[in-house]
Amino acid sequence: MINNYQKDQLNTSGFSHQSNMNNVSMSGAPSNTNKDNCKVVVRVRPPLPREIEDGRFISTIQVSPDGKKICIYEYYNIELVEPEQLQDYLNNPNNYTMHQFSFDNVYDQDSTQEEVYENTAKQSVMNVLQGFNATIMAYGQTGTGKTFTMEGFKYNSMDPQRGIIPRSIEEIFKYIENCSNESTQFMVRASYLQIYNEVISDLIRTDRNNLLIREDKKRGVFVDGLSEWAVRNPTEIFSLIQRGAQFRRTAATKMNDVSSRSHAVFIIIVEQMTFNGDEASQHSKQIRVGKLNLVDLAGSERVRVTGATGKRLEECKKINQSLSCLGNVISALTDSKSPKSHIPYRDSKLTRLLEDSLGGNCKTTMMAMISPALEAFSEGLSSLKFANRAKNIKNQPIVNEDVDQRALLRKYEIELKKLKQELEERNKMLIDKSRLIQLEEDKKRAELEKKNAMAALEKRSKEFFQEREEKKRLEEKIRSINTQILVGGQKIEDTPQFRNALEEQQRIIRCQYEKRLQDLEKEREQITEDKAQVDRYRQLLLKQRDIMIALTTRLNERDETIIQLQEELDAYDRIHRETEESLEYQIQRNQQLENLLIENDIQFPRDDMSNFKNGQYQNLVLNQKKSEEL
Ligand SMILES: Nc1ncnc2c1ncn2[C@@H]1O[C@H](COP(=O)(O)OP(=O)(O)OP(=O)(O)O)[C@@H](O)[C@H]1O
Repeated sequence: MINNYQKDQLNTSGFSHQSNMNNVSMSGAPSNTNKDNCKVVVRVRPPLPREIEDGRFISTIQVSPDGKKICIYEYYNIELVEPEQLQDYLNNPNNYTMHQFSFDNVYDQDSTQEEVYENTAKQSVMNVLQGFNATIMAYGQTGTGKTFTMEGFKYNSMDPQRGIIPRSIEEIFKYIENCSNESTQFMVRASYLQIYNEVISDLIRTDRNNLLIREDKKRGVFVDGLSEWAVRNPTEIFSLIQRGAQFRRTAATKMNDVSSRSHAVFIIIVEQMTFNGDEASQHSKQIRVGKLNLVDLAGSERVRVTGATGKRLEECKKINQSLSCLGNVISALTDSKSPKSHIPYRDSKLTRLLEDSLGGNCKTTMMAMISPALEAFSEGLSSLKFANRAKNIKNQPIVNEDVDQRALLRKYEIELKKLKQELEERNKMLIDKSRLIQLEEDKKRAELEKKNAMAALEKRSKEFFQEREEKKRLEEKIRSINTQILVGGQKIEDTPQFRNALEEQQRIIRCQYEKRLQDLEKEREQITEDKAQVDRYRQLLLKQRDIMIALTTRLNERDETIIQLQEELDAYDRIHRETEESLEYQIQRNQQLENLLIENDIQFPRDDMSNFKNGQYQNLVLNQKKSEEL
């Protein structure tokens, strides 16, 4: 019988196999109930040049034409078959067992990055834009294409090989750009971390190492101290990824030239705030916060195959250990007999970090990567079994509405309002200050004017006295001349003409003199009035200056109070952090105690373990020792 899936058969070297349905081991279809919340897909990578170069490549994988089923062939003793008998061997159904699995999608070796994104990852991105948490996780043996699928080669929007991460970012910003609702605001933040040898590090702020995972009722599980970067366009976010990728642990191994030695998680948080009508009211704003975790796990390895030694061996052990913890969590979650309270999330940093994605508030997509090569059969089968189990994970995703007002967008809005108010106040003060300077200048000008007026008055008075003296001198001179002139035998001063002329002359001079006096008096009054005005003005300025000084003092006092409050807040944060660390330590210690009790076969009430104090434990151990001695 010709294999059902012959169309998709991976047959690079010309060897092919026929299927015998009697040999098929079947695994169930994905459960419909949980369909949208937990999706599982498989991607088969094409054979690599090193796998086909000797011309003996044999594929163990077949994908059904509808892209929903995958078969993996288990050949018996194929390594003993001579090359010339290989085709006959493959055609004989008695030589193999076919393991068949079905998933939400199975991508064969010809699938493109675009197909994988459009049919699988895009939905997660859309969920995030609706306010859900979503995780896309690439799992599989080393060198099966996890990094290729998640990242691709370049972050260039024209490169068809770009993977899920760049495409998701482009999708998010495209959505924001096309959002026609003008009353919706967005904020996009990104973080990038790695777990290497069970140590969590920030891949962007590389000075932040050994970060702790914390949990809080409102935020769920989060990495304390992980930097978050507000980004405004894909270019900004790509430069963050490129920066982080430089610091990700990679190494050349026998199986992969650039093998990721750490689990990497790229996190994108999208907050959107929509105003409904009345902009002033907080209640009229709807805030949604979606979080996308893009997880590129380190690949599992068989030390025997990869030949790892030294540092690589240590890394390999840690990678395998954390992946086995992931397997345990999935087993516990999908085992109907296992109680939900005993899911071993805390056994590794990876499972603790992904707690929400595994059975919590998240829409999760698990992508299992498979190599078609014969040498990778057992890892391929175990990845498919792992993926098959993951189909039964039950998540409970909810739209994250910002009911407790934690969203950064809302915080920024409030902060912005406060800053605007403060700016206004400061502006007002600046205006007051410039008014003060203006007043000072006015005062100076008034004082100068007063000084000028006084000088003018003095000058006028001097002129007045000089003129009076001059007039006296002139009268005296006239009199002396008159005494010497005689008219018709009479002294001229005794003639009536002279007297008339003299009187007329005296009248004119008197008039001029009186007018001059009046003018001077007016000028004097004006100057006195100006002086009084300047004095009043000066008093007013002094008062205003005092008010400004008092205001500045109050402002300085307020600044000091703010600094003091900030210090108190910092101290409170420090204490809070220390308390949480000590709690974490206590929990670990309790766990150790519990293990010790189990090892010593001591019965204890499990629910009380959290209350189990050091003293009580030591008493128990002492009692145990005593009873052993007896
Ligand atoms: N679908 C694919 N098409 C073309 N090449 C691929 C595909 N998948 C993987 N490759 C190639 O296979 C090699 C290994 O891929 P990749 O580094 O992504 O594997 P990995 O699973 O991330 O490995 P590790 O766990 O060691 O980091 C790379 O050279 C990659 O380009």
